[in-house]
Amino acid sequence: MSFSVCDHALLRHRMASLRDRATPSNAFREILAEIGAILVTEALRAQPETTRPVATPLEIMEHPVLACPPPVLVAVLRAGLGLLEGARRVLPEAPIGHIGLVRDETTLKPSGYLQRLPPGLETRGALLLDPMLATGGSAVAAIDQLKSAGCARIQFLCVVAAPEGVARLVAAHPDVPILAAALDRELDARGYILPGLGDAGDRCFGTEA
Ligand SMILES: O=P(O)(O)OC[C@H]1O[C@H](OP(=O)(O)OP(=O)(O)O)[C@H](O)[C@@H]1O
Ligand SMILES: O=c1cc[nH]c(=O)[nH]1
Ligand SMILES: [Mg+2]
Repeated sequence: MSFSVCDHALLRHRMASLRDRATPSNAFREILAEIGAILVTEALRAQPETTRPVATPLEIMEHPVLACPPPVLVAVLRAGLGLLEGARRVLPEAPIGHIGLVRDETTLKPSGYLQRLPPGLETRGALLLDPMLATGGSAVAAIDQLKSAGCARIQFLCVVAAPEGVARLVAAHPDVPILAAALDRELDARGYILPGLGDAGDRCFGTEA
């Protein structure tokens, strides 16, 4: 199994503001984007490299560059759009896909309402973006969809993970590495992560009651 928490002081600093109930929606979106940029940067740390000649103003050198086209960025709607904003800033050349899922608040089961995936998933692989890994039902469903579309190399990037969600995702898709900004304590009776940050989609788009 591969579950890791991104070890970065700036990330932990940003997480304090993201979790804070007093942080308004516009600031929440901006911080989520910054965290998306940090997580994608970390996820690509060990990408295969090659070299190409680069002419500086003084001489020609062989410079390291990425050996393969970047992975597809796939956002799980809605809250994944917040991470996507920052992911696009650090990987502007990556194609983008969307998977729409919403969790039934009573059964906690996800249902799908949209899938738009670009070509190239088979060769590029995907970084799947969703801030919350709670019961794990949504992540498992999104990865099922990506695999059905022919995508074999997937990394799941989230902001807050619950132990229950990590266990479920690892059991269902042991080949998918999970990178989180934080591992929290547990789920409450309504399936919310504790201490968590509340409903990421609602906080992102100002739809909380
Ligand atoms: O691990 P799970 O128990 O499946 O819960 C996690 C899901 O819940 C949230 O989405 P939500 O269903 O609230 O949709 P939203 O982003 O539109 O608010 C979150 O962004 C995940 O997709
Ligand atoms: O704590 C949680 C759990 C699921 N989805 C969220 O947005 N937050
Ligand atoms: Mg929500």
